[in-house]
Amino acid sequence: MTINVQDSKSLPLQEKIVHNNKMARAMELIILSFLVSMLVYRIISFKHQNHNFPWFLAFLCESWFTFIWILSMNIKWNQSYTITYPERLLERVNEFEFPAVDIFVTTADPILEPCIITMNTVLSLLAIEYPTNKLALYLSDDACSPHTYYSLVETTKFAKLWVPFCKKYNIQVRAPFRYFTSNSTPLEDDCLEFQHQWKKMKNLYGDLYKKIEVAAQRPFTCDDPKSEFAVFCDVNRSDHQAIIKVISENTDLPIVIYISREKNLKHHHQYKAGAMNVLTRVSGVMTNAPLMLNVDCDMYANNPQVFLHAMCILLGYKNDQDCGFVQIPQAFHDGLKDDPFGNQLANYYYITNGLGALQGIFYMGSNCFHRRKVIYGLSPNDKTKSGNIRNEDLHKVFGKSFELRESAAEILSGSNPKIENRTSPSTLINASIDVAGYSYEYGTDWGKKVGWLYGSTSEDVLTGINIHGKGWKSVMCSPEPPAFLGCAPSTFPSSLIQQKRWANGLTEILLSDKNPLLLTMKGNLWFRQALAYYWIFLWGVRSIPEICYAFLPAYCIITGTHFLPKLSEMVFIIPVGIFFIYNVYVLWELKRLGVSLRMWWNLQRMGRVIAMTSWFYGFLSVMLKLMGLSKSVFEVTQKEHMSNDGVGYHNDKNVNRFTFDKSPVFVPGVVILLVNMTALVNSLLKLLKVDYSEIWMEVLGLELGEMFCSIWLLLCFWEFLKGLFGNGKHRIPSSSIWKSGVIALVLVCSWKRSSPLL
Ligand SMILES: O=c1ccn([C@@H]2O[C@H](COP(=O)(O)OP(=O)(O)O[C@H]3O[C@H](CO)[C@@H](O)[C@H](O)[C@H]3O)[C@@H](O)[C@H]2O)c(=O)[nH]1
Ligand SMILES: [Mn+2]
Repeated sequence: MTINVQDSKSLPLQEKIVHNNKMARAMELIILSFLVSMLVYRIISFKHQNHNFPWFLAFLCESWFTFIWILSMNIKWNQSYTITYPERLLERVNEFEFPAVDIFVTTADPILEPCIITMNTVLSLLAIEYPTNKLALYLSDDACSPHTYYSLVETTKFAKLWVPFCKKYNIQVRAPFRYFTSNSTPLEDDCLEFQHQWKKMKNLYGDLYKKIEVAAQRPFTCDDPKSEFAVFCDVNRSDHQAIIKVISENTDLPIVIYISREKNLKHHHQYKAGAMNVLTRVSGVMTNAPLMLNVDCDMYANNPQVFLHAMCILLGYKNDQDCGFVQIPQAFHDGLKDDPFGNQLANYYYITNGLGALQGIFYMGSNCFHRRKVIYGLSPNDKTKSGNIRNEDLHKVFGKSFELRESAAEILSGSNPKIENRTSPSTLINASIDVAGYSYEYGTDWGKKVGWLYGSTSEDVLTGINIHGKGWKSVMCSPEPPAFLGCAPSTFPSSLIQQKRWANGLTEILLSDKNPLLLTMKGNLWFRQALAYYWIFLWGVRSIPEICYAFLPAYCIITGTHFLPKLSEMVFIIPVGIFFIYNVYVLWELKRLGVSLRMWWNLQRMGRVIAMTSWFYGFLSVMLKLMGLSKSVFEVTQKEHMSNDGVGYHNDKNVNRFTFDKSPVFVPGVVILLVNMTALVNSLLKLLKVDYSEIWMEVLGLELGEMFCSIWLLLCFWEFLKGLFGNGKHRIPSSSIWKSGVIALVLVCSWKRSSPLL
């Protein structure tokens, strides 16, 4: 598929820029040396400690933190990113040479993911700058909802006007709900024709919005057995036949296809990964583009040039090996100010640029261009597949469908299918329904070796590591303006649920056969990339030392022991140094991204809260699964609701405030809070008892370091403290408070009884 565009005289289509990273490295090394000194000190002084339990536990936790620090240094050590030149691409490559792209959008629930959001995603993609005849958009609906289908039909009608409008006036934001916000009214000096068209489009979008809203509020009725909606009559969303409908073909629009895969109660549908595999197969049968882009329903294309940018990378390397997939980062629109819930991922900037200098960015589940041959399991050095591929082999890997095997053979042999010779999708409905069946994958490699891999609720990272394991590299492409915008979970509970799902999925991969070290030894995963994968796979496990460490200060205060050196000892400088330099380092990192002080604080405290609540539950649920006590589920997060006119979102003044629900995920947070509060009360009482004639000696002998840690934790869990006394949804449910209270009481009492001082 590679087109020879790298003419020796011509300028490159993409360039890798390397950052100078000396200052950050110096700070990281200083922190590392402090961490190591602390460990050495703990070893040397272990004999002299009367209370060796907290001392030993602290040593274990700090060894772990040092290990994690080394993992993160490994990722960030070199920093680089790739820039792209779409103008050069347009000069050099003819439109008809551009490869075809199949676009996949997934949605799973019209209530949690309101149709109008999904439809804006669809519209922004249909209006992308790229030869229309090379594009096909497939919407996978896991809810099998007639409303979604209806919305897609209406949206396609609207798109027939919307797309030419965007292209004619070179509109920048092509998701109408963002375009028609109040501050985008045409200027007086815009030409009259444009002003007129603008008003017309705005009204038409308003109509579309109303139709979708009204339909969503009315229950679906099965009056007319002949209507195109009749197939949705009495369907059970978890048990129904496959529904595939070609909504548009042979027009100025990309092909638009609706898919609801077959489901059966006895068969595990594998959540998003299952949906992606059906999309891959159906598109293989229908259009078989060599490239595939997948976008979650809560993202939209914000930069109409994004396909051209991606092509600079996909066509710009001499070897396909240098780019197995192109990941476009996700940015967030209308992100809450200062990121109160710590879910806008600003702090991952240096991680992603660090990966850019290794084997490449992780696959992050959305906004990613994949080569179909890579998803079909090809390795970079698999030249042998060209020529004759044995039919039995194809059968074993891809399943029984003749059409799919034919199309897969075409992809694997590297021949670039001609779109002029393509059969029209509507004649291939039966073949497609066949590959969308729940039993199609039995006895094939789908989900095991080809397609999106099963076995983790973070199917994206799992699929990505498998690709890197074969030796492919990946590239992150971040054009300006940001190419894809989405919404981060907008409430505290939903962002904890998202983190829990990630930690759960990442721990699952850690225990699977896609273990990074194995892939380095047996496959082609780079060693440093493997370490980078450990950094992310250990999220769930990290909750354990975090929680132990958070209990240590309280334990010491309550039992009158120490885990930190006393203020009177010189070595006290080490923990103080770590605390101080680390915080300065993070603040400095974030400042360079233009982040406010307030946001630094939010990120740092949410870092602790997420690790001790969501990650802990993610880890716990994998352990329960191992014992056969539970199953992993993919909990879809609630997407925001649109305001009344379908433009922008509801403006709730209280969005920044923390809310709570009955989920057990809050319990560890409350326990940590209560235990530390008890400890602080304890130490206040001690302070009152100090003999003030010998004040300094006494105070210095107290657990000042431990007290400071306790206060710091109290500040990190401040929102939980407010949640104890809040009202309505701002209050932690009494049942959770009671449970946490009992756990905290049991802990404190048992510590008191075991106290060495009694
Ligand atoms: O059974 C399912 C469940 C989910 N989805 C879709 O998966 C996408 C992601 O779901 P969402 O609730 O938005 O989860 P996020 O936490 O926002 O998703 C992130 O994390 C997921 C892995 O946990 C990745 O798959 C996503 O791409 C990544 O954006 C959405 O389009 C859903 O419609 C399905 O199609 N079928
Ligand atoms: Mn999402």
